[in-house]
Amino acid sequence: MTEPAIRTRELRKRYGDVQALDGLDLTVDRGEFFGLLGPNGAGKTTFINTLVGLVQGDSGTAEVFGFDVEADYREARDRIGLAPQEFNVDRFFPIIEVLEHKAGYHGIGSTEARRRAEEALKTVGIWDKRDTRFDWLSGGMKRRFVLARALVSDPDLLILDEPTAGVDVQLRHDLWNIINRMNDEGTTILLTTHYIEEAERLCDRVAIMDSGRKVEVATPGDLMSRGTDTIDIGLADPPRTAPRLDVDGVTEVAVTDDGLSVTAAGGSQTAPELMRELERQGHTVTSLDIRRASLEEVFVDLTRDDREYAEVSA
Ligand SMILES: Nc1ncnc2c1ncn2[C@@H]1O[C@H](COP(=O)(O)OP(=O)(O)OP(=O)(O)O)[C@@H](O)[C@H]1O
Repeated sequence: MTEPAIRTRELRKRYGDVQALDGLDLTVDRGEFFGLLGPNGAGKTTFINTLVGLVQGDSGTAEVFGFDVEADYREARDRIGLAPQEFNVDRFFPIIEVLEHKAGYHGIGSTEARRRAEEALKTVGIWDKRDTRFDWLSGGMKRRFVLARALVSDPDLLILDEPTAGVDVQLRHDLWNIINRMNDEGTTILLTTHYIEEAERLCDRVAIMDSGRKVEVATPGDLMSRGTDTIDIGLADPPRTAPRLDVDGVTEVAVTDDGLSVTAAGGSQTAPELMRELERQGHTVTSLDIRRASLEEVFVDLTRDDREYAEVSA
């Protein structure tokens, strides 16, 4: 089978006045670590809920490894492990039993379910809490448990809806390591996050969503190269007014205490030409520092227009 892990076509979902999904076309390849970014209300959770059958789209199609999420619900659902944003865990049983039930729900026999439950708890580092009820776990352990529950069915597609929201730095790194290991072993990952750094570090590609639509899909590096970089240039004898710099990509030149601050698209390509131009004009360059656009800046740029429109029209 060569179908992608996820493929949606023209997926739409409306809640009253809100078009939560507005013709979403998205393909996630097998084995990818794919990030889904978007401001609050962009439709990320609605999209995920459509994939796992919690929400029925109004029109369009969604497939998981070639299985239609509605017509082939069972086949599609059994391939997905979901760690949702909200905890919806059975609170009355020891957590190891909750995992065994979950494996059983996916058609796994009791001996194998026990083995999987043990393995999942060890993987996320809460084996010693196996006989504890969910309510008695700390906030961080709850996050670990929700990941264990997603892993217990040994999914081909792991969906993580803001897995590190509100956790401390140590746990965030632990969770990243676990997820990365799953991905190295071949599991496709779909991750939503508001921590742009998380997407930058982990994801092969990211989709930026806004108002139920895909705004962009690219590698984090590609997206960052579309932003404007800042080049701080030290000059031996800083000028009082900004010189005219006729160099491709330069959008702004400002005078600083030590020299100039130049804003340019593709800073690292622009810098050599910029230095030549300054030296041609008689300046001596003493230092040069390029600050690349962050994914966060590009994200804000790509989603800002709609925000402003939404605010004006609200
Ligand atoms: N069950 C529902 N009933 C009514 N409106 C809903 C429902 N679920 C989602 N919405 C609306 O659909 C839109 C998309 O919501 P969704 O939760 O998918 O966004 P999101 O991108 O996951 O946001 P966040 O980053 O805040 O989690 C929002 O305007 C939301 O209020």
